[in-house]
Amino acid sequence: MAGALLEVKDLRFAWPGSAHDCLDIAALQVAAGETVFLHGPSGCGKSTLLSLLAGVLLPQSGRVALDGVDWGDLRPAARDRHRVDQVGYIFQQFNLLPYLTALENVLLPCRFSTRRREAAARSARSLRAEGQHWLGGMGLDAAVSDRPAHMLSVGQQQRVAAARALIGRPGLVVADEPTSALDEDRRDVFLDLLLSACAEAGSALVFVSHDRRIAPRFGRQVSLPAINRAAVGMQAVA
Ligand SMILES: Nc1ncnc2c1ncn2[C@@H]1O[C@H](COP(=O)(O)OP(=O)(O)OP(=O)(O)O)[C@@H](O)[C@H]1O
Repeated sequence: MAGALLEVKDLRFAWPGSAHDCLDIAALQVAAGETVFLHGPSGCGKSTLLSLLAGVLLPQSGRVALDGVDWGDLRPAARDRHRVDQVGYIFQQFNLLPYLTALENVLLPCRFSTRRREAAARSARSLRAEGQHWLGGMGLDAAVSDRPAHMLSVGQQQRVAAARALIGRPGLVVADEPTSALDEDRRDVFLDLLLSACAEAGSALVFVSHDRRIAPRFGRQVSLPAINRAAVGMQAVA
C-alpha cells in the first residue's frame, strides 16, 4: 500500500518475562482515512497491538511507523509528542478526568499538542467552539459540555471520549472495545456518529471489538489470529 498512514513490518512482541511472543506479524498497513475492524478471541493480543500501533509499547523487533515515523526511532518525549499529535485513543473505560468538564476533557489534546491546537483553531472561531463542534458531532448538546465528567452517564462519557479523540483531526483514531457496555440500539447510534466523525476529521480508525455483528460497518475486517504467526491454534475460535 503506497503511502500507508500506518505500517507494521515484521513486528515481534513478547511481554517481559514471557517465554513466548504475544504477537508476530509480518505486515499490516492502514491507509489514511481507512476504517478497520480488528477482531479475535479474548487474550489474542488486540489491546497489545493497539498499544504498539500507538507507540505506547515498542516491539522487540520490527517496525511500526505512523505517518512515516517509526516509533522505535523516537526518544520517549518525542514519542509522547508524536502520539498526542497523531493518535486519538478511545479506551474501554474512557479515561476521562472526572473533575474536568466534558468540554475541558475534549480540549485536553490541544493543551498538549501544538499540531492539534492549530488544526482545531483553523477550523473554528475558538477552541471552545471547536470542542463543542465535536461534542455536537457525537450527539451531545451544549448543556452537557459544562458538566463534570463524573456526572455524566456511561453513554455520555463514551461520546466525550470520542470527541476528545477527534479534536484536532489526528491521523489515527484507535478504539478499544468502546461499545462493550452498550445495548444494541445505543451501540449502533454510537457507531454511526463515530464513523461519520472520523470521515469528517479524515482520521483512520482501528476499532477493536469481540462483536462481529458490527464488522460490516467498517471498510476492512482484520482477524488478529489470522495475521499473527504467534497465535497457532487461535484461529479456530476467532
Ligand atoms: N501488562 C501485561 N503484562 C503481561 N502480560 C500481559 C499484559 N497485558 C496483556 N498481557 C497478556 O498478553 C496477552 C494478550 O492480551 P490483550 O489484552 O492484548 O488481549 P485482547 O485480545 O485485547 O483481550 P480481550 O479481548 O480480553 O481484551 C494475554 O495473554 C495477556 O495475559
